[in-house]
Amino acid sequence: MSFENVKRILLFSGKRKSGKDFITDKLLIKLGNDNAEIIRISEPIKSFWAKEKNLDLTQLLSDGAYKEKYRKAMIVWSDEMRAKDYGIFCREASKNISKETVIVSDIRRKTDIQFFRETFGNKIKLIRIVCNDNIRVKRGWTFQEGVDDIQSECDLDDWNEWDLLIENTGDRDAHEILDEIITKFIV
Ligand SMILES: Nc1ncnc2c1ncn2[C@@H]1O[C@H](COP(=O)(O)OP(=O)(O)OP(=O)(O)O)[C@@H](O)[C@H]1O
Repeated sequence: MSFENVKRILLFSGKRKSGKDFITDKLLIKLGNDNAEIIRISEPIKSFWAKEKNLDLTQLLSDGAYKEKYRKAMIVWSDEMRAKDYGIFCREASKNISKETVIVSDIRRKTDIQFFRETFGNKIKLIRIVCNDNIRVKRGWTFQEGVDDIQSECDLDDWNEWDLLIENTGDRDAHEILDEIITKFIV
């Protein structure tokens, strides 16, 4: 696979309900499907899991109770797979990328960054979405043992080499946030 057309890969990270999907979905709309695409590292995990357990993939991919029900089990299983090959899901998720701007909406681990850096070098840009816990609770987050206190949620908490930090508390207009991303990385 050749990735010649790909000019930049925007890697988004953030705690649960910080707004990763909210921001990246809007960014894709603004950039347009001809110029950009979203990939999710969780997608190949969910596809495999849905097939293996005979579950509805669409519900697993959407935001809601179904996803939450299987989240813990998927984390445990995917960690076992990653222990053998840290890039397994990143590689699968990115194998068909072709647009100028690729948006990865869910990086969670230092090894995710390692994979993209080793594969795409300085095309990668690292973006962390931050949001306080009160707002996350208002968006439906509740602390869950075995989900919020483990590597998949915390591994990037001490990462400090972000190219851009975004406060997404809801006080800021989403267009302002998108403009900041576009000005910094795209125009
Ligand atoms: N700036 C914002 N203004 C209004 N609503 C927002 C904003 N950011 C996020 N939300 C809402 O908060 C909820 C959680 O956001 P989102 O699903 O994007 O979080 P996430 O980081 O992708 O979470 P998860 O890791 O659980 O998938 C959604 O209902 C979303 O619409």
